[in-house]
Amino acid sequence: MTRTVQQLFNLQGKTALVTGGSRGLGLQMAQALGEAGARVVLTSRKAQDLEAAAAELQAQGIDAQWIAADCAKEEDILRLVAETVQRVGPIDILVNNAGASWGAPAESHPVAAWDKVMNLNIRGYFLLSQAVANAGMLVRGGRIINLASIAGLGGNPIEMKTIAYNTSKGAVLNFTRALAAEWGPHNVTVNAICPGFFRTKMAEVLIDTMGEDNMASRAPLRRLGDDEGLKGLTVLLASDAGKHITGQWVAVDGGVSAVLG
Ligand SMILES: NC(=O)c1ccc[n+]([C@@H]2O[C@H](COP(=O)([O-])OP(=O)(O)OC[C@H]3O[C@@H](n4cnc5c(N)ncnc54)[C@H](O)[C@@H]3O)[C@@H](O)[C@H]2O)c1
Ligand SMILES: O=C(O)[C@H](O)[C@@H](O)[C@H](O)[C@H](O)CO
Repeated sequence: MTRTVQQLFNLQGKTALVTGGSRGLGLQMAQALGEAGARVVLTSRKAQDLEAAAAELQAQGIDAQWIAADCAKEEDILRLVAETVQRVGPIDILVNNAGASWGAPAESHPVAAWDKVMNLNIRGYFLLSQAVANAGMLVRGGRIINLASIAGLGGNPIEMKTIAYNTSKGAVLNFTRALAAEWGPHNVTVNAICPGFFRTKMAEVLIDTMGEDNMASRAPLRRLGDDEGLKGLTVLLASDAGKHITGQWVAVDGGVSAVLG
């Protein structure tokens, strides 16, 4: 008997680790995974923010825990993964989401800021994926979802100078394909989500500089992303409903990346 759609999307019994899960898109995705039945572990640097975010999910009946870690630091990543496995068991779903941006013209972009962005946005995704693979995912199978961006498909609007950010997000896209190729035989799927413009702490500078109506008008759907926008795709890619999808990039951007201007 084939499973029903409801069964395929069900994440009961699965454990998801969501980096940058204390707010913004990470929290939205953690909520979606939790609503589909997964146990979620949130991580970011600040314990206080994590505690509040986990409490918000717990109030909804979601099994949510948190562990503070800096996803730019290898020792923190190794501790985070070991502690997650020890506390809640093997990790079935990894959402690589913690990210940062920096605004400066390419010709004067500080190298320290370049390193900071690249360390978190791509080196961190690599180290986390590696740690989770070595903690059992290559044996049990699993799901990796990488937060890229439409900013990985081209430059940002020319008023916004974010060369390291755009470079890091481009790297996330091919990292996704290459890892999907390597780990497919282990029944691990690896996919990337390319969000468009969502009003979060990170994107508010861009949205306020460019003007919210202006940003919305760039999208064929004439709106920014909202706090439901990533939920469906996240659960699809994390569940058996998406078991045959790997190495793919999906833009959730109201159509921004479908038009040239
Ligand atoms: N908001 C958008 O419009 C948009 C668009 C495209 C892509 N994205 C991507 O989505 C992801 C989430 O961004 P967001 O918009 O929710 O931003 P946000 O600033 O609201 O959230 C970023 C999260 O990452 C965490 N974080 C930052 N540095 C960290 C570190 N060193 N270690 C651990 N955690 C750290 C923060 O605490 C927070 O939880 C990022 O990868 C971002 O590039 C966002
Ligand atoms: O589309 C995105 O990925 C985001 O909106 C980013 O572009 C950031 O908000 C920008 O880098 C601000 O510094």
